[in-house]
Amino acid sequence: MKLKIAVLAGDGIGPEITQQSIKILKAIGDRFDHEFEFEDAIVGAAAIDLLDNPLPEATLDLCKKSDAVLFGAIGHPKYDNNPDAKVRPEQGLLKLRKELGLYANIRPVTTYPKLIDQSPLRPERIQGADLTIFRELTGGIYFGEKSQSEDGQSATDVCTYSVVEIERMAHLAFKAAQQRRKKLTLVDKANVLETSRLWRKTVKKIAEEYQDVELDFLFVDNAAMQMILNPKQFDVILTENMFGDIISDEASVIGGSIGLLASASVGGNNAMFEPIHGSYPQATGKGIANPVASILSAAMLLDHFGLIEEGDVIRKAVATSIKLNVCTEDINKDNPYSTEKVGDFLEGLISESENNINDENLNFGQMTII
Ligand SMILES: NC(=O)c1ccc[n+]([C@@H]2O[C@H](COP(=O)([O-])OP(=O)(O)OC[C@H]3O[C@@H](n4cnc5c(N)ncnc54)[C@H](O)[C@@H]3O)[C@@H](O)[C@H]2O)c1
Ligand SMILES: CC(C)[C@H](C(=O)O)[C@@H](O)C(=O)O
Ligand SMILES: [Mg+2]
Repeated sequence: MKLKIAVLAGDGIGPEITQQSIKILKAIGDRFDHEFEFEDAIVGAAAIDLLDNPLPEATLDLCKKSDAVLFGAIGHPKYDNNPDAKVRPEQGLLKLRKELGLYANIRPVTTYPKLIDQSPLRPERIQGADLTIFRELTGGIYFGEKSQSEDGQSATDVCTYSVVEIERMAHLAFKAAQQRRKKLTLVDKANVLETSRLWRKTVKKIAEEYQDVELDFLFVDNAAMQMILNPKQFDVILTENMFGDIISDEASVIGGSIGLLASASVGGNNAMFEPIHGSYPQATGKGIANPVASILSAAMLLDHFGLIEEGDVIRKAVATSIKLNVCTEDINKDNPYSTEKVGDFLEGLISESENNINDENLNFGQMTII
Protein backbone atom coordinates (compact mmCIF):
# COMPACT_ATOMS: atom_id res chain seq x y z
CA MET A 1 0.00 0.00 0.00
CA LYS A 2 1.10 3.55 -0.71
CA LEU A 3 0.37 6.19 1.92
CA LYS A 4 1.25 9.85 2.17
CA ILE A 5 1.68 10.79 5.82
CA ALA A 6 1.93 14.37 7.05
CA VAL A 7 4.23 14.56 10.07
CA LEU A 8 3.48 17.34 12.55
CA ALA A 9 6.03 16.69 15.28
CA GLY A 10 5.30 19.94 17.16
CA ASP A 11 6.88 21.04 20.41
CA GLY A 12 8.73 19.70 23.44
CA ILE A 13 9.12 15.94 23.24
CA GLY A 14 6.99 15.86 20.07
CA PRO A 15 9.94 15.62 17.63
CA GLU A 16 11.87 12.96 19.58
CA ILE A 17 8.91 10.60 20.03
CA THR A 18 7.62 11.10 16.49
CA GLN A 19 11.07 10.26 15.13
CA GLN A 20 10.73 6.82 16.73
CA SER A 21 7.30 6.26 15.15
CA ILE A 22 8.63 7.10 11.72
CA LYS A 23 11.44 4.61 12.26
CA ILE A 24 8.86 1.96 13.17
CA LEU A 25 6.61 2.76 10.21
CA LYS A 26 9.62 2.53 7.89
CA ALA A 27 10.47 -0.89 9.36
CA ILE A 28 6.88 -2.00 8.77
CA GLY A 29 7.01 -0.62 5.22
CA ASP A 30 10.18 -2.61 4.50
CA ARG A 31 8.86 -5.81 6.04
CA PHE A 32 5.46 -5.75 4.36
CA ASP A 33 6.44 -3.97 1.19
CA HIS A 34 4.44 -0.78 1.69
CA GLU A 35 5.45 2.63 0.47
CA PHE A 36 5.05 5.27 3.18
CA GLU A 37 5.95 8.80 2.15
CA PHE A 38 6.53 11.27 4.99
CA GLU A 39 6.39 15.05 4.77
CA ASP A 40 7.05 17.38 7.71
CA ALA A 41 5.18 20.55 8.59
CA ILE A 42 5.25 22.94 11.53
CA VAL A 43 2.55 23.40 14.15
CA GLY A 44 2.12 24.77 17.66
CA ALA A 45 4.68 26.95 19.45
CA ALA A 46 7.29 26.16 16.79
CA ALA A 47 4.96 27.61 14.15
CA ILE A 48 4.12 30.65 16.27
CA ASP A 49 7.85 31.35 16.64
CA LEU A 50 8.33 31.30 12.88
CA LEU A 51 5.06 32.63 11.48
CA ASP A 52 3.04 33.86 14.42
CA ASN A 53 0.44 31.24 13.51
CA PRO A 54 0.02 27.89 15.35
CA LEU A 55 -1.47 26.28 12.22
CA PRO A 56 0.02 27.85 9.09
CA GLU A 57 -1.94 27.45 5.84
CA ALA A 58 0.82 25.32 4.32
CA THR A 59 0.54 22.87 7.24
CA LEU A 60 -3.23 22.62 6.92
CA ASP A 61 -2.93 22.15 3.15
CA LEU A 62 -0.41 19.37 3.57
CA CYS A 63 -2.68 17.61 6.07
CA LYS A 64 -5.65 17.90 3.73
CA LYS A 65 -3.82 16.38 0.81
CA SER A 66 -2.27 13.58 2.86
CA ASP A 67 -3.87 10.23 3.65
CA ALA A 68 -3.11 10.60 7.35
CA VAL A 69 -1.49 12.90 9.87
CA LEU A 70 1.01 11.70 12.46
CA PHE A 71 0.91 14.27 15.24
CA GLY A 72 3.47 14.60 18.03
CA ALA A 73 2.51 17.15 20.68
CA ILE A 74 2.19 20.90 21.04
CA GLY A 75 2.53 23.30 23.95
CA HIS A 76 5.16 25.44 25.63
CA PRO A 77 5.51 26.84 29.17
CA LYS A 78 5.81 30.39 27.82
CA TYR A 79 2.13 30.14 26.85
CA ASP A 80 1.03 27.90 29.74
CA ASN A 81 2.38 30.53 32.12
CA ASN A 82 0.86 33.48 30.28
CA PRO A 83 -2.94 33.55 30.44
CA ASP A 84 -2.94 36.81 28.45
CA ALA A 85 -1.27 35.32 25.35
CA LYS A 86 -3.66 35.81 22.44
CA VAL A 87 -2.03 33.29 20.11
CA ARG A 88 -1.53 29.86 21.68
CA PRO A 89 -0.09 26.53 20.44
CA GLU A 90 -3.25 24.63 21.46
CA GLN A 91 -5.31 26.71 19.01
CA GLY A 92 -3.34 25.04 16.21
CA LEU A 93 -4.33 21.55 17.32
CA LEU A 94 -7.97 22.47 17.90
CA LYS A 95 -8.24 24.18 14.52
CA LEU A 96 -6.62 21.22 12.81
CA ARG A 97 -9.12 18.79 14.36
CA LYS A 98 -11.99 21.05 13.36
CA GLU A 99 -10.78 21.76 9.83
CA LEU A 100 -10.18 18.08 9.15
CA GLY A 101 -13.58 17.18 10.61
CA LEU A 102 -12.08 14.76 13.12
CA TYR A 103 -15.04 14.55 15.45
CA ALA A 104 -14.20 11.23 17.09
CA ASN A 105 -11.13 10.57 19.17
CA ILE A 106 -10.58 6.95 20.13
CA ARG A 107 -8.35 6.24 23.13
CA PRO A 108 -7.78 2.57 23.98
CA VAL A 109 -6.57 1.67 27.47
CA THR A 110 -5.06 -1.69 28.24
CA THR A 111 -2.83 -3.30 30.87
CA TYR A 112 0.49 -5.07 30.57
CA PRO A 113 1.26 -7.92 33.02
CA LYS A 114 4.73 -6.57 33.80
CA LEU A 115 3.36 -3.19 34.88
CA ILE A 116 0.50 -4.37 37.06
CA ASP A 117 2.56 -4.95 40.19
CA GLN A 118 4.27 -1.58 40.03
CA SER A 119 0.99 0.28 39.60
CA PRO A 120 -0.16 2.68 42.32
CA LEU A 121 -3.54 0.97 41.87
CA ARG A 122 -4.34 -2.41 43.41
CA PRO A 123 -3.29 -5.23 41.03
CA GLU A 124 -6.56 -7.15 41.43
CA ARG A 125 -8.50 -4.07 40.42
CA ILE A 126 -6.67 -3.42 37.18
CA GLN A 127 -5.55 -6.85 36.00
CA GLY A 128 -7.32 -7.47 32.70
CA ALA A 129 -8.80 -3.97 32.42
CA ASP A 130 -9.41 -3.19 28.77
CA LEU A 131 -11.51 -0.22 27.75
CA THR A 132 -11.78 2.28 24.95
CA ILE A 133 -12.81 5.89 25.35
CA PHE A 134 -14.77 7.47 22.50
CA ARG A 135 -14.23 11.17 23.06
CA GLU A 136 -16.19 13.70 20.99
CA LEU A 137 -13.49 16.00 19.60
CA THR A 138 -14.87 18.97 17.70
CA GLY A 139 -17.72 20.27 19.84
CA GLY A 140 -18.70 21.24 23.34
CA ILE A 141 -17.10 23.81 25.58
CA TYR A 142 -13.81 23.68 23.66
CA PHE A 143 -15.42 25.23 20.61
CA GLY A 144 -18.18 27.41 22.08
CA GLU A 145 -18.02 31.18 22.13
CA LYS A 146 -15.40 32.53 24.52
CA SER A 147 -15.24 35.97 26.05
CA GLN A 148 -13.94 38.07 28.89
CA SER A 149 -15.75 41.11 30.18
CA GLU A 150 -14.07 44.42 29.46
CA ASP A 151 -13.28 45.00 33.11
CA GLY A 152 -11.66 41.57 33.29
CA GLN A 153 -13.96 40.54 36.14
CA SER A 154 -15.74 37.68 34.40
CA ALA A 155 -15.25 35.22 31.56
CA THR A 156 -17.45 32.86 29.57
CA ASP A 157 -17.04 29.56 27.69
CA VAL A 158 -20.22 28.37 26.03
CA CYS A 159 -20.91 24.64 25.78
CA THR A 160 -23.13 23.63 22.85
CA TYR A 161 -23.95 20.23 21.34
CA SER A 162 -26.32 19.40 18.52
CA VAL A 163 -28.21 16.14 18.05
CA VAL A 164 -26.27 15.51 14.85
CA GLU A 165 -22.94 15.81 16.66
CA ILE A 166 -24.08 13.37 19.33
CA GLU A 167 -25.67 10.89 16.93
CA ARG A 168 -22.60 10.46 14.72
CA MET A 169 -20.42 9.84 17.77
CA ALA A 170 -22.91 7.44 19.29
CA HIS A 171 -23.07 5.33 16.13
CA LEU A 172 -19.28 4.93 16.11
CA ALA A 173 -19.19 4.01 19.78
CA PHE A 174 -22.05 1.50 19.52
CA LYS A 175 -20.42 -0.14 16.50
CA ALA A 176 -17.17 -0.46 18.43
CA ALA A 177 -19.03 -1.95 21.41
CA GLN A 178 -20.62 -4.53 19.09
CA GLN A 179 -17.15 -5.68 18.11
CA ARG A 180 -15.92 -5.73 21.71
CA ARG A 181 -17.72 -6.85 24.88
CA LYS A 182 -21.02 -5.20 23.92
CA LYS A 183 -21.21 -2.69 26.70
CA LEU A 184 -21.39 1.07 26.33
CA THR A 185 -21.25 3.59 29.15
CA LEU A 186 -22.26 7.16 28.49
CA VAL A 187 -20.35 9.50 30.81
CA ASP A 188 -22.08 12.83 31.31
CA LYS A 189 -23.32 15.33 33.86
CA ALA A 190 -27.02 15.05 33.06
CA ASN A 191 -27.98 15.97 36.62
CA VAL A 192 -26.70 19.49 35.96
CA LEU A 193 -25.98 20.24 32.30
CA GLU A 194 -28.55 20.75 29.56
CA THR A 195 -26.05 19.50 26.96
CA SER A 196 -25.62 16.29 28.94
CA ARG A 197 -29.39 15.78 29.02
CA LEU A 198 -29.38 16.06 25.24
CA TRP A 199 -26.59 13.47 25.10
CA ARG A 200 -28.60 11.06 27.27
CA LYS A 201 -31.81 11.49 25.30
CA THR A 202 -30.08 11.12 21.95
CA VAL A 203 -27.91 8.16 22.96
CA LYS A 204 -30.94 6.32 24.41
CA LYS A 205 -32.71 6.71 21.09
CA ILE A 206 -29.73 5.50 19.07
CA ALA A 207 -29.44 2.51 21.43
CA GLU A 208 -32.67 1.12 19.97
CA GLU A 209 -30.69 0.35 16.81
CA TYR A 210 -28.10 -1.58 18.83
CA GLN A 211 -30.20 -3.94 20.96
CA ASP A 212 -27.26 -6.30 21.46
CA VAL A 213 -25.29 -3.60 23.30
CA GLU A 214 -25.90 -3.02 26.99
CA LEU A 215 -26.11 0.72 27.66
CA ASP A 216 -25.56 2.38 30.99
CA PHE A 217 -24.96 5.90 32.25
CA LEU A 218 -22.57 7.41 34.76
CA PHE A 219 -22.17 10.95 35.96
CA VAL A 220 -18.64 12.08 35.24
CA ASP A 221 -17.72 12.63 38.90
CA ASN A 222 -18.70 9.07 39.73
CA ALA A 223 -17.04 7.81 36.52
CA ALA A 224 -13.75 9.40 37.63
CA MET A 225 -13.96 7.39 40.85
CA GLN A 226 -15.09 4.16 39.18
CA MET A 227 -12.18 4.41 36.75
CA ILE A 228 -9.80 3.88 39.65
CA LEU A 229 -11.93 1.59 41.82
CA ASN A 230 -13.20 -0.80 39.19
CA PRO A 231 -11.98 -0.11 35.64
CA LYS A 232 -12.89 -3.65 34.56
CA GLN A 233 -16.56 -2.68 34.49
CA PHE A 234 -15.89 -0.54 31.40
CA ASP A 235 -15.86 -1.67 27.79
CA VAL A 236 -16.61 1.35 25.57
CA ILE A 237 -16.99 4.76 27.19
CA LEU A 238 -18.74 7.43 25.16
CA THR A 239 -18.37 11.00 26.31
CA GLU A 240 -18.18 14.63 25.31
CA ASN A 241 -15.02 16.57 24.56
CA MET A 242 -13.90 17.88 27.94
CA PHE A 243 -14.94 14.90 30.05
CA GLY A 244 -13.11 12.63 27.59
CA ASP A 245 -9.96 14.71 27.88
CA ILE A 246 -9.95 14.45 31.65
CA ILE A 247 -10.93 10.83 32.18
CA SER A 248 -8.48 9.59 29.55
CA ASP A 249 -5.49 11.09 31.37
CA GLU A 250 -6.88 9.49 34.51
CA ALA A 251 -7.32 6.15 32.72
CA SER A 252 -3.65 6.17 31.72
CA VAL A 253 -2.78 5.35 35.34
CA ILE A 254 -4.42 1.94 34.80
CA GLY A 255 -2.06 1.11 31.94
CA GLY A 256 0.99 2.29 33.85
CA SER A 257 1.93 5.57 32.14
CA ILE A 258 0.43 8.25 29.96
CA GLY A 259 3.46 7.57 27.78
CA LEU A 260 1.69 4.40 26.62
CA LEU A 261 -1.66 5.83 25.54
CA ALA A 262 -2.32 6.25 21.84
CA SER A 263 -5.25 7.73 19.96
CA ALA A 264 -6.90 7.96 16.58
CA SER A 265 -8.90 11.02 15.55
CA VAL A 266 -11.32 10.16 12.79
CA GLY A 267 -14.53 11.19 11.11
CA GLY A 268 -13.34 13.40 8.27
CA ASN A 269 -11.80 12.69 4.90
CA ASN A 270 -8.48 11.95 6.49
CA ALA A 271 -7.43 10.89 9.95
CA MET A 272 -4.91 11.92 12.57
CA PHE A 273 -2.96 9.77 15.00
CA GLU A 274 -1.68 11.32 18.19
CA PRO A 275 -0.50 10.26 21.63
CA ILE A 276 -2.88 11.47 24.33
CA HIS A 277 -0.08 13.14 26.29
CA GLY A 278 1.32 16.61 25.79
CA SER A 279 4.69 18.15 25.01
CA TYR A 280 6.12 17.20 28.47
CA PRO A 281 8.41 20.28 28.35
CA GLN A 282 10.53 19.22 31.33
CA ALA A 283 11.77 16.23 29.33
CA THR A 284 12.55 18.00 26.05
CA GLY A 285 15.80 16.78 24.52
CA LYS A 286 16.67 14.57 27.50
CA GLY A 287 15.84 11.28 25.78
CA ILE A 288 13.62 10.18 28.65
CA ALA A 289 10.17 10.47 27.06
CA ASN A 290 8.33 7.26 26.35
CA PRO A 291 7.86 6.92 22.57
CA VAL A 292 5.32 4.09 22.89
CA ALA A 293 2.17 6.26 22.88
CA SER A 294 3.30 7.70 19.57
CA ILE A 295 4.34 4.29 18.23
CA LEU A 296 0.98 2.75 19.18
CA SER A 297 -0.70 5.71 17.48
CA ALA A 298 1.22 4.70 14.35
CA ALA A 299 -0.19 1.19 14.83
CA MET A 300 -3.70 2.69 14.89
CA LEU A 301 -2.84 4.50 11.67
CA LEU A 302 -2.09 1.14 10.07
CA ASP A 303 -5.35 -0.36 11.42
CA HIS A 304 -7.22 2.56 9.93
CA PHE A 305 -6.04 1.55 6.47
CA GLY A 306 -6.91 -2.10 7.07
CA LEU A 307 -3.30 -3.08 7.79
CA ILE A 308 -4.30 -5.02 10.88
CA GLU A 309 -1.50 -7.56 10.77
CA GLU A 310 1.02 -4.73 10.52
CA GLY A 311 -0.59 -2.94 13.48
CA ASP A 312 -0.49 -6.17 15.46
CA VAL A 313 3.21 -6.60 14.75
CA ILE A 314 3.83 -3.22 16.40
CA ARG A 315 1.59 -4.04 19.38
CA LYS A 316 3.28 -7.39 19.87
CA ALA A 317 6.70 -5.77 19.72
CA VAL A 318 5.61 -3.21 22.33
CA ALA A 319 4.26 -5.99 24.59
CA THR A 320 7.57 -7.83 24.24
CA SER A 321 9.64 -4.74 25.02
CA ILE A 322 7.59 -4.11 28.16
CA LYS A 323 7.88 -7.73 29.20
CA LEU A 324 11.66 -7.51 28.80
CA ASN A 325 11.80 -4.16 30.58
CA VAL A 326 13.20 -2.33 27.57
CA CYS A 327 11.37 0.81 28.66
CA THR A 328 11.87 4.46 29.45
CA GLU A 329 12.08 5.73 33.02
CA ASP A 330 8.34 6.29 33.48
CA ILE A 331 7.88 2.51 33.64
CA ASN A 332 11.42 1.31 34.25
CA LYS A 333 12.92 3.35 37.06
CA ASP A 334 15.82 1.00 37.86
CA ASN A 335 17.39 0.54 34.47
CA PRO A 336 15.79 2.99 32.05
CA TYR A 337 16.36 2.92 28.30
CA SER A 338 16.41 6.15 26.32
CA THR A 339 13.63 7.20 23.95
CA GLU A 340 15.84 6.31 21.01
CA LYS A 341 16.98 2.96 22.44
CA VAL A 342 13.37 1.88 22.95
CA GLY A 343 12.66 2.87 19.34
CA ASP A 344 15.74 0.96 18.14
CA PHE A 345 14.73 -2.14 20.08
CA LEU A 346 11.21 -2.11 18.65
CA GLU A 347 12.59 -1.50 15.17
CA GLY A 348 14.87 -4.52 15.62
CA LEU A 349 11.99 -6.74 16.74
CA ILE A 350 9.83 -5.65 13.83
CA SER A 351 12.58 -6.22 11.29
CA GLU A 352 13.22 -9.73 12.62
CA SER A 353 11.11 -12.67 11.54
CA GLU A 354 7.61 -12.88 12.99
CA ASN A 355 8.50 -15.97 15.02
CA ASN A 356 10.85 -13.98 17.17
CA ILE A 357 8.10 -11.77 18.49
CA ASN A 358 6.84 -13.13 21.76
CA ASP A 359 3.16 -12.46 22.18
CA GLU A 360 2.23 -14.78 25.01
CA ASN A 361 1.13 -11.94 27.26
CA LEU A 362 -0.63 -9.90 24.66
CA ASN A 363 -4.17 -9.19 25.78
CA PHE A 364 -5.42 -7.08 22.94
CA GLY A 365 -5.61 -7.12 19.19
CA GLN A 366 -6.87 -4.54 16.77
CA MET A 367 -7.35 -1.27 18.63
CA THR A 368 -9.64 0.64 16.33
CA ILE A 369 -12.31 -0.39 13.92
CA ILE A 370 -12.84 2.77 11.98
N1 LIG B 1 -2.07 16.61 22.21
C1 LIG B 1 -1.23 17.53 22.66
O1 LIG B 1 -0.42 18.05 21.93
C2 LIG B 1 -1.26 17.92 24.10
C3 LIG B 1 -1.89 17.10 25.07
C4 LIG B 1 -1.84 17.50 26.40
C5 LIG B 1 -1.16 18.65 26.78
N2 LIG B 1 -0.57 19.40 25.81
C6 LIG B 1 0.26 20.56 26.15
O2 LIG B 1 1.49 20.06 26.68
C7 LIG B 1 2.05 20.99 27.61
C8 LIG B 1 2.38 20.28 28.93
O3 LIG B 1 1.16 19.86 29.53
P1 LIG B 1 1.06 18.91 30.80
O4 LIG B 1 2.34 18.96 31.56
O5 LIG B 1 -0.20 19.21 31.47
O6 LIG B 1 0.85 17.44 30.16
P2 LIG B 1 1.89 16.40 29.55
O7 LIG B 1 1.07 15.27 29.04
O8 LIG B 1 2.81 17.05 28.60
O9 LIG B 1 2.75 15.90 30.80
C9 LIG B 1 2.17 15.52 32.04
C10 LIG B 1 3.04 14.46 32.70
O10 LIG B 1 2.82 13.23 32.03
C11 LIG B 1 4.03 12.50 31.92
N3 LIG B 1 4.31 12.28 30.49
C12 LIG B 1 3.73 12.90 29.44
N4 LIG B 1 4.18 12.38 28.30
C13 LIG B 1 5.06 11.42 28.61
C14 LIG B 1 5.87 10.52 27.86
N5 LIG B 1 5.84 10.45 26.52
N6 LIG B 1 6.68 9.68 28.54
C15 LIG B 1 6.71 9.67 29.87
N7 LIG B 1 5.96 10.48 30.64
C16 LIG B 1 5.14 11.35 30.01
C17 LIG B 1 5.10 13.31 32.63
O11 LIG B 1 5.19 12.86 33.95
C18 LIG B 1 4.54 14.71 32.62
O12 LIG B 1 5.01 15.46 33.69
C19 LIG B 1 1.00 22.10 27.75
O13 LIG B 1 1.39 23.17 26.95
C20 LIG B 1 -0.29 21.48 27.23
O14 LIG B 1 -1.19 22.41 26.68
C21 LIG B 1 -0.60 19.06 24.50
C1 LIG C 1 -3.68 20.33 24.16
C2 LIG C 1 -5.15 20.17 24.34
C3 LIG C 1 -5.86 21.15 23.45
C4 LIG C 1 -5.62 18.74 24.06
C5 LIG C 1 -7.10 18.61 24.36
O1 LIG C 1 -7.57 19.08 25.42
O2 LIG C 1 -7.81 18.05 23.52
C6 LIG C 1 -4.93 17.65 24.85
O3 LIG C 1 -5.11 17.77 26.21
C7 LIG C 1 -5.37 16.29 24.36
O4 LIG C 1 -5.84 15.50 25.17
O5 LIG C 1 -5.22 16.00 23.15
MG1 LIG D 1 -5.58 15.94 27.18
